[in-house]
Amino acid sequence: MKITDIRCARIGRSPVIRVLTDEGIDGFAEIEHSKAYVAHTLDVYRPLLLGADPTQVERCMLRIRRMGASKPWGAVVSAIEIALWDVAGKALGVPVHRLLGGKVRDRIRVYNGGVRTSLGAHTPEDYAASMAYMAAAPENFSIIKEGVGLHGFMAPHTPDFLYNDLREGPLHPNRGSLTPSGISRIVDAVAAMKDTLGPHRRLALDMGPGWTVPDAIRVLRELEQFDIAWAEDILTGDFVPWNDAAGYREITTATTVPTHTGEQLYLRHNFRELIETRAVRVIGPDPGDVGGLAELKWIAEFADLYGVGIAPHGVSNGLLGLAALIQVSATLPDNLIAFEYPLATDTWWYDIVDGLTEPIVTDGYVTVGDRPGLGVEFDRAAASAYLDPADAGFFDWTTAEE
Ligand SMILES: O=C([O-])C(=O)C[C@H](O)[C@@H](O)C(=O)[O-]
Repeated sequence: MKITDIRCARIGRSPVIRVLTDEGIDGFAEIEHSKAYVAHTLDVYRPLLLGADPTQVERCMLRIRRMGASKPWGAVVSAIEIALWDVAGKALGVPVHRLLGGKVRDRIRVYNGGVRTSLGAHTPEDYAASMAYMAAAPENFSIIKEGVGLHGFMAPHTPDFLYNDLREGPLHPNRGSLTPSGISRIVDAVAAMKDTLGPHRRLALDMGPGWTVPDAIRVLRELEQFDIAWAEDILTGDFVPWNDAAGYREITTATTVPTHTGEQLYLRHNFRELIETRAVRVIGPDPGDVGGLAELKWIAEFADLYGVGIAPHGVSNGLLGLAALIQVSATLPDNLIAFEYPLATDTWWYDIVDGLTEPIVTDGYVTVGDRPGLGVEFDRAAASAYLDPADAGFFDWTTAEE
């Protein structure tokens, strides 16, 4: 089998990669809707893969893996890897989890990062109301994540939050030392959320990036009473293209609140110090940014050797991203906690993708299916209606070779 073309199209807001082959089999993967601009880099990778055998996934990746980088510049390489697994699974008539070593679980716990409502003025009461909304969601999530501190918009809604003046956008623009009023707002919001959630659901906190180590230690010690699932991306994370392993380790050893990072990291090499020094208790690679499914699995196995947990990121990965997370998470070792449940960008996405269960989440778990490839297929006629007009021929079979 040979790759005859690799294309990218916008379906609604989400960029979708399609790998075409000479045997009438194609594979798909989705890129975070919030970074659609990276799709323009596809031309860097495409010529390197034309003519290659897509079922030899690693051999293909050896040609392009070196040309990715920290979030968001690993996204196209990662999406190509995922689409290659989709082709390989369909060609062999097996689900991708079989190719990654086989599933070790039939259902996977997911955590909520995407089912949300407005936080209004970001008062503790608003955080509590938002938590009540998420806890009432039909998915019945057992772990719910909320942004506090320098993640999201708590800072601009709280007078005198940082000693520095606040900067505006793009996402997560601020860093520096917290004032006493900033610290109180965080602790009060967490107390209000935990009060609403009760003892049986756990609260995970997305907190940064941008904190100082002493502030993190002080605040996490105050939060120990609330049984926090993890404190994420405190120092670095999101779109910060490096990782402060030594800083995380100082925090990790000073508190019982589990620390968590890694969604922005590309490749196993960038997890090495974090894992070998046990700098965080939990890592959160995103298959759509880390280099794909095999890369994530390798990192999970390595983390397991060191007693480090894994809770993969994925909130903006869309339904194909959800399918990819199910395939890889089915095969991960027992250090898996849960993966972040991706929602479709627009509700019509649920009508153009076949193969997901209905409902998708039951009692906080998704089910691992056995359909070939990623286990999902486009209803191509229905999906074509949502193609960007510039990408009208996306589902056609004309190829680069013709
Ligand atoms: O952990 C998360 O869900 C996030 O940090 C959400 C953010 O929107 C993140 O995906 C980002 O900044 O791209």
